Amino acid sequence: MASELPTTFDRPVHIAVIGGTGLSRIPGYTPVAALDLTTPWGKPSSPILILEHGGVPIAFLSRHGAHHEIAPHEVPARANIAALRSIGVRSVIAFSAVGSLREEIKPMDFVIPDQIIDRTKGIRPFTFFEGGVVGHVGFADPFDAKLAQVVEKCAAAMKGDVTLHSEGVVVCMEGPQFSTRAESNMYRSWGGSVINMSALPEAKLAREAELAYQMICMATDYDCWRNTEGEDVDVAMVMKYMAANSENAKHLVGAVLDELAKNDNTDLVLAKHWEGSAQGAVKFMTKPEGRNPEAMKKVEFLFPGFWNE
Ligand SMILES: CSC[C@H]1O[C@H](OP(=O)(O)O)[C@H](O)[C@@H]1O
Ligand SMILES: Nc1ncnc2[nH]cnc12
Repeated sequence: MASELPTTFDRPVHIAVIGGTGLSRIPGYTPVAALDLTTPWGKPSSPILILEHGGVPIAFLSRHGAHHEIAPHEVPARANIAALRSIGVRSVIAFSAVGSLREEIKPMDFVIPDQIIDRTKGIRPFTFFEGGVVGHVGFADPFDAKLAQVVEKCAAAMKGDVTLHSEGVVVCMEGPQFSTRAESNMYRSWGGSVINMSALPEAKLAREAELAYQMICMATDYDCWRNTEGEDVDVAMVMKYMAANSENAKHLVGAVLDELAKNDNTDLVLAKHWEGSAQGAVKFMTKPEGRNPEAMKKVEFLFPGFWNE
């Protein structure tokens, strides 16, 4: 379908939804354009679809590709975030299918995480600032508390016996294999609430790109810590719960987009509270004589006019 759509869109798009496993589209939304973009970090996972929600354009990007052909460690996260920023996106709602590490987080429940434990192995490119331009952004709170508040306010939009948990620690593992039972128990002892393979480096790159970024996790399994016959996570289990849950994802995202469209939230959507944070982190680190022009050009793609100000 993407190939029959216009490949340009003439208005800035400030809000993006990133869809993950089992959510390569949002049910009920018809794309009006499909943008095939290239960035200095390559092409994004899939064409960026533009959807309309109540007259507001929304970008939708399928993290694992249109047909789930990209493994978690292969997701071109830098291209994804840079491409979204280049079309005007400043706020990102990112969905993720997760394993639950807590009894009270039942499959089908949603979690708005506020912390991450990094268990990736350093094999994924994880920064925009390298190769002759150094930057260190703050990451103490890896998600956006203001966006999280908006999502929490929309809990009532969900149907059925599901809970929206308003906080949680997401353990981001490397994968693509699932965890061992010993690892699963260790993550529980560390205070992990849920586990996925996708929160990083996406959240780090969003912070470097000065975007407001909030992940919404949808529990699909209890990983393997419960040690119950037939209950260890597998792909069929994840897909079954995701199919059952995609309607709720649609209800929740619809309510969140309604809320973000309100005038009161204009500054939040434009991520004014993150504006300039990377500038401070980059500009004063590498002295002009040490900066690599190629690396500077890449930063310029993210932040046009960066070096002139
Ligand atoms: C198919 S289970 C593992 C897979 O599911 C999650 O994907 P996403 O976060 O994109 O929804 C998890 O992170 C793994 O990539
Ligand atoms: N148990 C699990 N571990 C890692 N990623 C997941 N995504 C969904 N369930 C998962």
